[in-house]
Amino acid sequence: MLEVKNLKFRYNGFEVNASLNVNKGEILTLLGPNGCGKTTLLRCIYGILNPKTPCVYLDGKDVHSMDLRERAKKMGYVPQTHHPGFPYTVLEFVVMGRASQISTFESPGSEDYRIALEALKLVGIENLADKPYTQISGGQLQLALIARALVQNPRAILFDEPTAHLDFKNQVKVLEMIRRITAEKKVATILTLHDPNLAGMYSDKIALIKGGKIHAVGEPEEVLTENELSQVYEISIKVINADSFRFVIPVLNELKNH
Ligand SMILES: Nc1ncnc2c1ncn2[C@@H]1O[C@H](COP(=O)(O)OP(=O)(O)OP(=O)(O)O)[C@@H](O)[C@H]1O
Repeated sequence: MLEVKNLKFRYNGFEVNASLNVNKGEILTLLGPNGCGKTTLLRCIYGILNPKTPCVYLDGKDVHSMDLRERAKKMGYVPQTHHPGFPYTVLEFVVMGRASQISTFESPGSEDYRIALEALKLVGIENLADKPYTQISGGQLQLALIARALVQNPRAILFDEPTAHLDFKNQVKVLEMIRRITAEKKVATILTLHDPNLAGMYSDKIALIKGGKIHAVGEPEEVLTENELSQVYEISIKVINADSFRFVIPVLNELKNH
């Protein structure tokens, strides 16, 4: 289990304050308006940003006290943006995710390349394996980043807006894939999303965030209510139940007056 206990982090004038937990095989989604602190929270959990006191535990072990190698073995992080530098091939880029699994002086071997190719197949871009990763689209890069996190074989993965840059079909494809990996590999998954409908479809739990704090947390049907969503997004919102889906839609008349 991944536990966040009383995490506190402060930028000038902005504070994140959160307690959360996610079990293995479960997806927890952080949902909330621009600037509410989702990325800051993910970065604090992974340790790119450092809260002052221990507050993130994986299977009871303080994540921030692990050395980089141990943390990379246990936890994957898929950032929102990545700026390619050297023109490695897509396959080489994904193989780099194996670094934590091989010894410092070793080069990746044929087994590492096999695992990387497998991950590329899983995300559906094996046809790009030999292409420089500086020459692929934003959406394809997103898929390569996900493949790179998968080859680490981590116990927990944090995805920052995994659907950014993706077309409608690929948004669903990637979320289906994340759901499958989470369930099959028993990973504790935290992701951030902007679309409450996708969050409702793919999350076991949702944390609604407002102003750096958890406004509500629970199963999608507990959290995706007109009342909670209207408070967090500060517009009127309608939730329509149809079959087993909940459709979250903004009330248009009110938007026209903004
Ligand atoms: N490096 C930084 N230095 C100071 N303040 C920052 C920094 N990065 C982010 N912030 C501030 O922290 C707050 C939270 O930002 P964060 O990026 O975590 O929000 P978010 O919910 O991920 O937003 P979005 O949905 O737009 O990606 C914002 O008010 C932002 O201006």
